[in-house]
Amino acid sequence: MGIVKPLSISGKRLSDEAIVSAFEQVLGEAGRFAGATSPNPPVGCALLDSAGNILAMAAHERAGHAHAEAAAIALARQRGLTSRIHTVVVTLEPCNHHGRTPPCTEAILTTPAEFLVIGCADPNPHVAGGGAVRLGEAGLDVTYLEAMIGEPAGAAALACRRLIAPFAKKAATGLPWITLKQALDECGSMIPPSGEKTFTSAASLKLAHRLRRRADAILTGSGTVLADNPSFTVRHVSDFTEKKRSLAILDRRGRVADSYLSEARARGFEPFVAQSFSDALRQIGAAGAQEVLVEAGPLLTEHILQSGLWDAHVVITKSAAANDGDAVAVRYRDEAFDLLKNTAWPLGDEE
Ligand SMILES: NC(=O)C1=CN([C@@H]2O[C@H](COP(=O)(O)OP(=O)(O)OC[C@H]3O[C@@H](n4cnc5c(N)ncnc54)[C@H](OP(=O)(O)O)[C@@H]3O)[C@@H](O)[C@H]2O)C=CC1
Ligand SMILES: Nc1c(N[C@@H]2O[C@H](COP(=O)(O)O)[C@@H](O)[C@H]2O)[nH]c(=O)[nH]c1=O
Ligand SMILES: [Zn+2]
Repeated sequence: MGIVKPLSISGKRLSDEAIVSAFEQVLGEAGRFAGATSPNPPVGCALLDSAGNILAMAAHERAGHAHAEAAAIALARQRGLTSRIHTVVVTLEPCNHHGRTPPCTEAILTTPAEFLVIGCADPNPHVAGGGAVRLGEAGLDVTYLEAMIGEPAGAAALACRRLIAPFAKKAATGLPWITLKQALDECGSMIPPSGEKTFTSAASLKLAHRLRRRADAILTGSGTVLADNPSFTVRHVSDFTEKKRSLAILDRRGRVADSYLSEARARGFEPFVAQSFSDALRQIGAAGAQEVLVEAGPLLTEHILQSGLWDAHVVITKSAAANDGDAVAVRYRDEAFDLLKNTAWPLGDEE
């Protein structure tokens, strides 16, 4: 990816600290909508003045709604601050094509912005490179965050890539991002006490439901359905309105009753039975999903871990001491993302 030489810049670049701090805020804003924007990626944008103050900040909230750049520019306009826009900070390269909305490159060119800092290039093969080159040719000073020196800029660049990892995987392979969640008791068992479906703490259940919220599909096995009659709904945190998820059930022996499927439909799911994990993934991907949450019992969980076809593995272990919190461990297939596990677990912490 090239950095394009600006034609005529009159102002001075902001400090790296101001840029990274804007990225940290904008990543938080965009992360709130991870799971709501499918089939689009979550994106955040901030508009800064020449002193590094954020004039306006916005995220892409849903496919068909304004892109982050257009939304931030509209906000600055509403506040009467457009003339002070000096630097545009955006987690993903601005689009340069007419999709459901007009190109963000053109919206940026209606502002006096002289500098653009991009969190990561657009992995969509149809638009890659287009937005950065267009804005560079139009005279903006265009920088990629990963070209900036220093650990904080590197961490922010990685967080921008992590934010769109499900979108990038889907664009590259047609398959959704797979998060495998596993709850273990004090003895390392996944099996709940008799009469119960879950055994982890209230905080861990919130985490589990945040994982559900961002997923476009839930995948489970017949053993879990028969044992638990699970609802798989988002209840411990608020859900995105109008979001409909697929529910894939691996059930080669056909043990799951039709009544479970119709009850799942009544809860808002699009349920289906699959014969293999790869068939289920293909069907989920074809339905447009970017992210799948696996909530299965030990048999299927082990099969998926062995297959290597997972992207993030979340293990929640119940504490032996009554008042201690559960331990949460997250590992990624892409080891680079592991660096983020304690700093930017991209779930948002809102209820
Ligand atoms: N602690 C936790 O995080 C969770 C715990 N659980 C608990 O797990 C228990 C159920 O365990 P389990 O029976 O293992 O449940 P699973 O959800 O793993 O379902 C297993 C069934 O999935 C089907 N399946 C289809 N393809 C595969 C494959 N490639 N590999 C393995 N299975 C496949 C099999 O049925 P078939 O041969 O007919 O295809 C198999 O019997 C319950 O007690 C439940 O409460 C459940 C979910 C999460
Ligand atoms: N046992 C266990 C989990 N198990 C998963 O949650 C399902 C029940 O979901 P629901 O019917 O919506 O409450 C259950 O069938 C299994 O898939 N999850 C957790 O966060 N912690 C836990 O301790
Ligand atoms: Zn755009």
